[in-house]
Amino acid sequence: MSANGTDKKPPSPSPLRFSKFFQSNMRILVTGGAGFIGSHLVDKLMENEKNEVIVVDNYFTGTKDNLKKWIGHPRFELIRHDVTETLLVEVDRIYHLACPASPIFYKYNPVKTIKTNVIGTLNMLGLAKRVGARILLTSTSEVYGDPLEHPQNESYWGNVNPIGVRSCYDEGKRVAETLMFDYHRQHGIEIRIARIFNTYGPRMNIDDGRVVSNFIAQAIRNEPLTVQLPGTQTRSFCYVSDMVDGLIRLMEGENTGPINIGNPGEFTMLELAEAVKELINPEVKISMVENTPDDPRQRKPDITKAKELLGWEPKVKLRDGLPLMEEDFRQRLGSPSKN
Ligand SMILES: NC(=O)c1ccc[n+]([C@@H]2O[C@H](COP(=O)([O-])OP(=O)(O)OC[C@H]3O[C@@H](n4cnc5c(N)ncnc54)[C@H](O)[C@@H]3O)[C@@H](O)[C@H]2O)c1
Ligand SMILES: O=c1ccn([C@@H]2O[C@H](COP(=O)(O)OP(=O)(O)O[C@H]3OC[C@@H](O)[C@H](O)[C@H]3O)[C@@H](O)[C@H]2O)c(=O)[nH]1
Repeated sequence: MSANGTDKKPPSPSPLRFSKFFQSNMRILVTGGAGFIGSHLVDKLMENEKNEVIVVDNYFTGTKDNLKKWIGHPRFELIRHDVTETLLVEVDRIYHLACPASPIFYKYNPVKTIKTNVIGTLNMLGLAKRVGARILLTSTSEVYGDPLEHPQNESYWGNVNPIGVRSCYDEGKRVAETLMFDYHRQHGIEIRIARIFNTYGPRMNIDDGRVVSNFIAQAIRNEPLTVQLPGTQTRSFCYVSDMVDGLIRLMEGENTGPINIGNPGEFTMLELAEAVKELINPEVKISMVENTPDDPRQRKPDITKAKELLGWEPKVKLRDGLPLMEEDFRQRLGSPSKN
């Protein structure tokens, strides 16, 4: 009788492990990898020849176009899959990004947004447990809701409306964080939680609805920049290359988080509109429009933890990042470059 109480021998590792063909590559799953941040993360991970990357995405807000340079690459696989269904793949790392991020998309089918955050995260944690992978969740500054502390540090518990139109996303992410810590405490899963603050850059959906992509598309089309009232609400915008750098440092570091990853440079929406006007189209008009319910009035990360624990801080200032996004938007909008 064997130690596990049966006559059966425990399963032995695949013979490939001991063969001369074995490669000690890191196999990395990126859920939501066809989206904005996910596809930039994939680009960075693929630069390392020791990495194999598997993307799963249901293409709700992402597109294969974002990954076209990797399709057919021997270290890359793309799977159409919805994370609310179970998934079996042998991986060492899981970057769990799958979730619509723009308010217009996450409010479009709120029940599905909750399922993605709760069932999707449960499924990815189940996978991490089964294969012994380390898992990183891309949580959000929205867990702080309409914050009463400013700037927000990770010990702040937030001010979130549990029954509002944004709750499917912000409460969904809060439950996802809870699940991460419960799997960590109960099953010893290695977890990492990033609280991402507003991120912008090339490949954002043109009609994404988020403020930076809206203003840049409007400026290029010479349509009024729609500043939602009162215009004095603030956000802090992080360029996507800085974000990807922070996520990889968090994954490969020793701290579970949660850790804020964002750029502390804080702007009112009117200031953002003025910057886009100046940098992209000085002729464009600014128009004040109605806001949506529960819009947070202020948001700015305290990034002390990221600096100390990850040695990370953002490098790209807003005024340098906006022009980096313009050319990509001009190409996709078929609007000739200024140069
Ligand atoms: N961009 C930001 O400012 C920001 C801020 C905070 C947190 N985040 C988080 O970062 C992650 C990526 O955000 P993004 O800006 O790249 O958004 P995005 O919408 O461009 O990407 C999300 C991706 O997830 C996919 N997806 C959605 N639901 C899915 C499901 N059920 N199954 C499989 N795939 C699914 C989408 O098709 C898309 O490719 C999200 O988890 C988001 O909550 C983003
Ligand atoms: O056209 C617009 C769009 C938005 N806005 C304003 O710009 C601010 C930012 O709005 P966005 O829709 O870009 O993003 P929000 O900050 O509300 O939410 C974001 O927060 C962090 C992430 O989790 C998500 O990417 C997203 O939910 C809001 O105050 C909004 O009222 C405008 O003034 N004009």
